[in-house]
Formats: sequence, structure tokens, C-alpha cells
Amino acid sequence: MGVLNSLQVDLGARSYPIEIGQGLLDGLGDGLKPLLKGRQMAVLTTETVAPLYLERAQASLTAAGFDVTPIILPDGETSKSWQALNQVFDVLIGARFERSSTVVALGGGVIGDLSGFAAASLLRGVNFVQVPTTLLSQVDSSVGGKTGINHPLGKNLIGAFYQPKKVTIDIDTLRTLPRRELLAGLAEVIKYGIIWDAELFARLERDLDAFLALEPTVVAEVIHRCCAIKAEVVSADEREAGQRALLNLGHTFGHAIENLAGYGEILHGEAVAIGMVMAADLSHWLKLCPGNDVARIRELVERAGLPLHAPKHAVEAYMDAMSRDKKVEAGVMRFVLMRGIGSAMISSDVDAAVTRQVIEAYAVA
Ligand SMILES: NC(=O)c1ccc[n+]([C@@H]2O[C@H](COP(=O)([O-])OP(=O)(O)OC[C@H]3O[C@@H](n4cnc5c(N)ncnc54)[C@H](O)[C@@H]3O)[C@@H](O)[C@H]2O)c1
Ligand SMILES: O=C(O)C(=O)C[C@@H](O)[C@H](O)[C@H](O)COP(=O)(O)O
Ligand SMILES: [Zn+2]
Repeated sequence: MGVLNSLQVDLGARSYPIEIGQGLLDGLGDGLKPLLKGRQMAVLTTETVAPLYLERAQASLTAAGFDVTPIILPDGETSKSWQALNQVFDVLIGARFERSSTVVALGGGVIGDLSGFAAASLLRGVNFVQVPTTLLSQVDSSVGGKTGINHPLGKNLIGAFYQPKKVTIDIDTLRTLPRRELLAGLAEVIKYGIIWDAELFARLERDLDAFLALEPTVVAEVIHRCCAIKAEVVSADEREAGQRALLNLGHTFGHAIENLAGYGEILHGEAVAIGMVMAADLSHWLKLCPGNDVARIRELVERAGLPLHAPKHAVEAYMDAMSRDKKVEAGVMRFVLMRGIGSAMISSDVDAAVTRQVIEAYAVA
């Protein structure tokens, strides 16, 4: 029990700690007290997470002297919307939030992205804390400060870069996570192996069963490695002027898949899994990535129980959705491609005809 691993995201005055461990929800309040001046706090969470973890989190925060207002939102991607954001603002403004007040995100990436954007915008910025409870949010969305909401025309098109004051990762919360959500989070874990760390990829190939059985040492080590990679990338390029875009592997295809499926039908991690396999194949067709690495990626994604194919829509519908990707520059799409497992690159030199061929091959489900 307690903190198993910790690390720091180095961003000068906006640096912050990440703690990974077991039973950390019970120490949440004591851990935040030294970091926050104000005592006023809102805890944003979902209808599913509230009955599981809100009482414990709230008890710990209250015992540490925080005055907590809970805000419970519907589950799912639809909460990354203007309506949900306005609902949150109504409560926070009604409760007379001040600049020293704090928004705590207790939940998955949806709650994290929405809460972070609310914290960034209210009074031009109040304190923000991440308490991620899904695998995806523990390895990815709680770190790095991308916050925002969706637009009907595209994922995350409205938002801000806004860093939390702290990230507290209690791996025990994964025990209640539905298996489909656990697997969706695994897609972003596999992503780190592909873009950055061949050893992590090989470990996933080896330890997949132990990880999915939630063996605590394996889970804590893998989450720590993912957070360390993200911290390194974000510290060097907070606002995605360069290498941060590598974290977007599979997302150009993936976000288009989510958009065309109607947000929520296909989970973000599932869309990223399909998108990564498409990006691997695209890299192979462009003679960048050896076929053997594409095969290993496809095999791991398949063994992890993640989908390999996207829903069938017109190729031009995919191209249109992809054209709104945030990596587009001067109207030209930029893709994250791979040279092989552990090494990725960004390229604007991708023939649209080849991209269409890849879509045709994969958008068949
Ligand atoms: N900001 C970033 O850097 C970043 C990175 C990756 C993904 N994202 C975003 O994150 C979102 C996806 O996040 P997600 O995969 O966490 O999904 P999610 O937030 O929708 O959570 C999945 C479901 O699990 C429930 N849940 C959460 N914790 C639980 C627990 N411990 N036990 C039982 N149920 C639990 C939630 O209520 C929800 O119904 C997408 O919107 C994606 O765009 C953002
Ligand atoms: O942190 C990043 O940078 C990422 O790209 C992480 C992604 O996993 C995440 O889905 C992110 O929200 C996508 O960002 P976007 O800028 O493409 O919306
Ligand atoms: Zn993602």
C-alpha cells in the first residue's frame, strides 16, 4: 500500500509530481494540502465513478480541510461538450469559485479533459488536479495538459493546454474498470512502445497476461514507464511544436474513426488501436517500416483483444474528417509514421492515394 513510484513533469514554474500507488485515494487530501492555498474545491466525476470512489475521495479531502462540492456528470464522450461544460460553470460560478479554488478530476479521460478545460477557462485559470481512474487516463490523458471538448466536426477541436498541480494515480481503481475500458487503455500503452521504447513493447508481448490480470508490480511499473515517456516528451515540447506530435500516433485515423462512428460507439483507445495498425501499414507501404514490425504490432493489438478494422464509410468521408486533424499545416496532412518498433517520425510527405488505399483496406467492418 502507499506510493509505489513517483516522478516529476519538468515544466519550470508549472512542474508537477505524479504519484503512482495503491490506496492513494485515502491520502488524497493530505497530499494536496501543501500544494493548494485555497480550501474551496469541486470534484468532477461520473455517474459510474461516483458510487465507487467519490465518498472515499471526499472524506479524505474534507478531513484535510477542503470544502468540497461534488459535480456528477453522465458517463461517456457526450460529456466532452459545451452543454456539460456550461453545467460545470453554472455550479462553479454559483458556488463563488475564486482563483485559489481547485477543480479535481476524478475519473477517466473524459472527466479529465472536461475538468481541465473548465479549470483553464474559469476566471482565466483556477487550480487543477488529476485523479485518473481508467488505465487510459493513468498512462496518458492525466499527464501533459491537453484539455478540451469535442465538436461535431472533430475530436478535441476546442481546448487549451493547461497543466495540473498534481496527478495521483491509485492503481487499485483499475479493479472495477470494465475489461473493454482496460483494453482501450492498453492501446495507448502499446503506442508508447511503438513510438519510443522497443523494450516496453517487448515487455508487453511477454507480460500481457500478468498486466491484464492487474498484477500490481507489473501494472505500477508499466504505468510509471508510460508516464515517464510522456513527461519526457511534454517537458521538451509542451505545446506540440515538434516531437510531442509523436504521441498522436494512430490518432489521425483514430479521431476520424471516432467522429464517423458518432462519439462513444467506438472507444478512443479502440480507435487508436485501429489507427496505429493503419499507420504501421502506411509506414510499410511507404517503405519506412519492416513488415515484421507491422506483423508484431498487429499481433499484439489482436492478442490484447482490440479491434483491427474500422467501420465501413466512404473513403472520402474519412479523408474529410482527417483533414480537420490539428496536425494539418497549410492544408497538408501530417502523419505520425514509424521506422520500426521504438522509433517514430512525423511526415507531411504522404501520397493521398496511398492513404486512401490504407483506408480502403481497413474501413471494412
Ligand atoms: N488529454 C489527453 O492527453 C488525452 C489522452 C488520451 C485520451 N484523451 C481523451 O480521453 C477520453 C477517453 O478516456 P477514457 O478511456 O478514460 O474514457 P472515459 O473517461 O469515458 O471512461 C471510461 C468509462 O469508465 C468509467 N470509469 C472510470 N473509471 C472507472 C473505474 N475505476 N471503475 C469503473 N468504471 C470507471 C467512466 O465513468 C466511463 O464510463 C477521450 O475523450 C480521449 O479523447 C485525452
Ligand atoms: O498528449 C498528447 O499530445 C497526445 O496526443 C495524447 C493522445 O493520446 C490524446 O488522445 C490527445 O488528446 C490527442 O490530442 P489531439 O491534439 O490530437 O486532440
Ligand atoms: Zn489518445
